[in-house]
Amino acid sequence: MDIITAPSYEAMSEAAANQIIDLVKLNPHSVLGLATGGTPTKMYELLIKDHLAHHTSYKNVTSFNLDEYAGLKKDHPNSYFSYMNQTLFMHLDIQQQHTFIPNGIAESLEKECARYDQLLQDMGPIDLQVLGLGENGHIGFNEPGTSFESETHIVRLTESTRHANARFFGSMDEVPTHAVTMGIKSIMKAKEILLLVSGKNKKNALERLLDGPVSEDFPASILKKHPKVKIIADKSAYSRTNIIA
Ligand SMILES: N[C@@H]1[C@@H](O)[C@H](O)[C@@H](COP(=O)(O)O)O[C@@H]1O
Repeated sequence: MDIITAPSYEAMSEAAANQIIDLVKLNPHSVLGLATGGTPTKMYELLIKDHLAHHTSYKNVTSFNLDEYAGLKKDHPNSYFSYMNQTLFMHLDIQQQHTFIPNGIAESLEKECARYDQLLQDMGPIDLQVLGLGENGHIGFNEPGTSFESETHIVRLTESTRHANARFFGSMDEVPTHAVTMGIKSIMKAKEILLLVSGKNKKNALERLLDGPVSEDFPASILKKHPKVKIIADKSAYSRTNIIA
């Protein structure tokens, strides 16, 4: 794993956006794995800015999102479907039929998981997977204890994850209890992984990732086994090195 520290959230986002832009320019048919949450929002803003200024095109790009809440309609303001459309897709020339997000309101979530795995198999592998880091080490919605062999599956969210995400909802009661997420095995199939870590509340998780053992108790630790992982952390999340992005 390579780790780069950026002096600020903005600099971290810029380094991440540049990596995506370079990849898409090099291979206009790239398959991107995308994350939601607070961490990548600035990176998405910078992709839009670049698209408007320099016309980087996404019309042949395919994207797969990591996860979706179970039970939220697509047009619910807190669904990851809404997040992705508003934060990124509607501002780019990406084709909607090339953007994939698990359907959290499928009649059978089990069948939805199988469908998503099939799509990943048919259109993958993902060239670059962007990840955020949960305070408890989750990646996607793979909570502690998830098998490293997992593919897309339904998860019961931990109270700590629901609590961390409650800031996007009116109250804790509104935060869904379950989600559909790409599994650890699916994430590890990506050719390259970019993990973004921002803010002091991620400091402990990042230290545990770097110093701790590879264990299903801490899902992100599996990234140590991936051949091509870059971590970009801002200064508040990590201050050990002074390599600047
Ligand atoms: N399911 C999402 C993840 O995909 C995200 O990477 C992580 C960190 O979120 P944030 O960036 O808001 O801290 O937790 C959320 O629960």
